[in-house]
Amino acid sequence: MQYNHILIRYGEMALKGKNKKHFVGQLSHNVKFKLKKFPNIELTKTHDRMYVLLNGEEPQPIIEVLKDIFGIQSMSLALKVNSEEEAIKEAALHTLTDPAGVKTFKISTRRVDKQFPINSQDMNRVLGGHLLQSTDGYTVDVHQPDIEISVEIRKEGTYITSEKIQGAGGLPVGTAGKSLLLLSGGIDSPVAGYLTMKRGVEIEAIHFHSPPFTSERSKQKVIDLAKKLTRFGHKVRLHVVPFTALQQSMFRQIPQHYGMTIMRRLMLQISERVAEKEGILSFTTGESLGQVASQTMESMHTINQVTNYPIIRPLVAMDKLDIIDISKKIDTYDISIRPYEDCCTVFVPKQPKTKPDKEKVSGIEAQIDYGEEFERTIENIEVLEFYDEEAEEVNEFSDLF
Ligand SMILES: Nc1ncnc2c1ncn2[C@@H]1O[C@H](COP(=O)(O)OP(=O)(O)OP(=O)(O)O)[C@@H](O)[C@H]1O
Repeated sequence: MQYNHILIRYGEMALKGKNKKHFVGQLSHNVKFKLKKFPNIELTKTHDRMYVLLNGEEPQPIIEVLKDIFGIQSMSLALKVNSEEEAIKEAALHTLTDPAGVKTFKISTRRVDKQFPINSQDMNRVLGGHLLQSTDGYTVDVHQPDIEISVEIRKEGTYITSEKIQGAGGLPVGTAGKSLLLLSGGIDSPVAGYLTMKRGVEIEAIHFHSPPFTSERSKQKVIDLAKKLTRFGHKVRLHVVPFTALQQSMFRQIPQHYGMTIMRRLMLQISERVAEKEGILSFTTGESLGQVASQTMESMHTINQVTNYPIIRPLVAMDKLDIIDISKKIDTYDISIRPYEDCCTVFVPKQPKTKPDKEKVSGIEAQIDYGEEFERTIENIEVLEFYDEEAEEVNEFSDLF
């Protein structure tokens, strides 16, 4: 007997009342997209489970892909047999004798099909007795078993599973709108993007690039980070803003120590224009309280003032070491530590204001004349689009503006 299915459990989305149909639909869409490279499989869904019929495909590579899909709480290899007592007994025996090092077991039956003649409790006893009779050296332990054999009796068949494999948790990407991720080349913003996606949010990214002060390699770093994030979502579009001329114009016209604050405000103003055009309703940043001058409470307050868009800051209360752990787990750390400069660091003054006064900042900004540079910058935003790691890449200049 061989495992012929992977059973997928939804977890927290199961609680989402009326929206559930929408959540399950989106999850099924995301699973289908990610499993496209396994042509033989078939996918079916119910309100609380999804089943991948393997049709001869190796299960392990499929499980590895499923582990990255938000909305999946756990999964298990499953045997599907006819809902008949003898067939279920045989399959349960198979799951017990398969893994090494197992001495104790527990059977948990869930009789979804109430037409099935034996109730869940009795079925636990029937199956437990059968396994004890047919094997040597196993005992039942209902409190701390080495293996829990789950039996789900449904009309269309019975699924027997043993080991539970942990899924990514969270909510399916695409169920909670879209956010524009301010993506630098650093460690934090890709992690912020990942955590936002985990709450079901689709991500587009925006990066401010200042050639020749920031190199092609620093842009490549951001492209590589955006591509990494496609692992957790359908696709990621990256808006690359040619920021140099606008930054230079700004720095010529303001007191240096306000540069960091006003530059950040400018970044949000440009981001807002992109968000408006793309129908995006929020921003996400990798800011965390107190890490650097721009991230004091006063600074955040003053920078925030230029936009009414909500700013999602998933890292705001996290420790750096925890952020680094996540960046290693999602495979962005090695890219983020490549030693290339960011537009914010090449232009930033040595002693930025850590408590910028918002009235003063607005006053200085009112005096700046960018000429046509602001609109020109927006017109020249480059849009790159990435689908998963190995999928196609479209590279074009934005015709949105
Ligand atoms: N060049 C850039 N393009 C787009 N967003 C940026 C850029 N530089 C900074 N940001 C945004 O501002 C946030 C704060 O940046 P800052 O450099 O102050 O802090 P950080 O903790 O080093 O962040 P990171 O590790 O993400 O670079 C970043 O997390 C990112 O969201």
